Amino acid sequence: MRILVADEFPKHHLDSLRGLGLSVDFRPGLKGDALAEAAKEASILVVRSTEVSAKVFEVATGLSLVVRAGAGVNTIDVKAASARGVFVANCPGQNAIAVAELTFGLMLSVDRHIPDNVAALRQGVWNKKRFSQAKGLYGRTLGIVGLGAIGVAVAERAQAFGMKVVGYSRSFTPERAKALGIERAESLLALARQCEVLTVHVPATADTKGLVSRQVLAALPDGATFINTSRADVVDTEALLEEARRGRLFVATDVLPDEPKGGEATFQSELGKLPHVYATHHIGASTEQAQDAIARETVRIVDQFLNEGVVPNCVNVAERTPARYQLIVRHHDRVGVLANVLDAVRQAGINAQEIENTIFEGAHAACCKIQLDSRPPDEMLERIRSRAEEIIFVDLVELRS
Ligand SMILES: NC(=O)c1ccc[n+]([C@@H]2O[C@H](COP(=O)([O-])OP(=O)(O)OC[C@H]3O[C@@H](n4cnc5c(N)ncnc54)[C@H](O)[C@@H]3O)[C@@H](O)[C@H]2O)c1
Ligand SMILES: O=C(O)CC[C@@H](O)C(=O)O
Repeated sequence: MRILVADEFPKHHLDSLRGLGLSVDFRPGLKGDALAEAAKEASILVVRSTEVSAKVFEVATGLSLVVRAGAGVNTIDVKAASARGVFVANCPGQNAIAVAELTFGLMLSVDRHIPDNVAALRQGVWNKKRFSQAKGLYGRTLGIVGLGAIGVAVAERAQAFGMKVVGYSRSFTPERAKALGIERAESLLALARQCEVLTVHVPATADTKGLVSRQVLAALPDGATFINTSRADVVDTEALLEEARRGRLFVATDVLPDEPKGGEATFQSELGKLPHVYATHHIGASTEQAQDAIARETVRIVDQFLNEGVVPNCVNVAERTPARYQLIVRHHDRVGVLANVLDAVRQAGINAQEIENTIFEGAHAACCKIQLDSRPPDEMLERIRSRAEEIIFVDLVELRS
């Protein structure tokens, strides 16, 4: 079986993939049509930020699994993968510490103007007067949007810095806030109004597009810092550009609109050039530690897929199928028994959704659970029961809606 690794990946973990018996096609930098073409030969595809478009799923019909060697899956056309029955998995949490560390690097850089400080000295300028204007982080209020793996890692570090931490996140309960030792804001606007630094850690989804809106940015106090290490899309980019141009806010961002997907490119960023903006090259996950953890998780996913038939961290399996009923058939473990059961289901004109067949010790008997999208007629159940030499017991349960 062939695996295509289309981005940088630590060498010794490529060896681990080979150790699983895979033929490894390591081609970092593949993009667009070339990626689709190369994927035709592969059963498994591993990518970092490389875009996996619908075209890849259209032409690479042998593809069974795409692993996003990272957290955000917005670079993969997950809908197209689902339409073709291709599993998509990611590596959640594995690069959270690296992103939290960069968030603090950016926060300290803004407070102490470290990049400008360094640049001035490189140009032969000594300006202790200008660069002595810092507020310090201790006792300041940090607002965190999105309390998942990264948001929590940022909160822990902020507490060590003696900051007051307030969070806003989906399904963020008072109990969870208490357990984390932070305050909970009722709304994003309420959060923005009270914080001197606002940092965002949500995924790019239809729900989060423009979540940090013009109104939210306007609610930040004058001189506040806004940090984005998640995705450019989660912020109203026009409003952010306007605020940064006016110099009312200081912006630190690791993600930029239309940023290049690969390693090296010519790229002009309007936002990145402004004096009140420190922008980095989407390097949040780029530490050896994080890449090692991500690669290890990728190998684990591939291993489980190959050897146990399960896909850890799968992001595109239906949470709920249209199934309304479950047919339970305990049967003798013999050739053709399941085919006969499924034939009865087919004759009843019913669509089988998920099927699970469990074999009992000794391999004499098995229990098959078949989820059905509508209630089968009694005759169908009778038809299955009537094969007494094959069937032990048949039952039908209605699934909770
Ligand atoms: N800069 C980088 O290199 C880098 C690296 C890793 C991750 N990221 C980005 O950071 C994102 C977050 O990563 P994570 O590992 O913390 O993910 P996560 O899934 O652990 O956490 C995301 C959090 O956002 C919350 N959330 C989702 N939708 C929301 C909404 N509409 N309103 C409020 N809260 C919402 C979720 O409840 C969850 O708590 C990733 O999806 C990715 O886009 C960037
Ligand atoms: O792989 C990278 O460099 C970026 C990954 C990051 O954006 C993620 O979502 O995990």
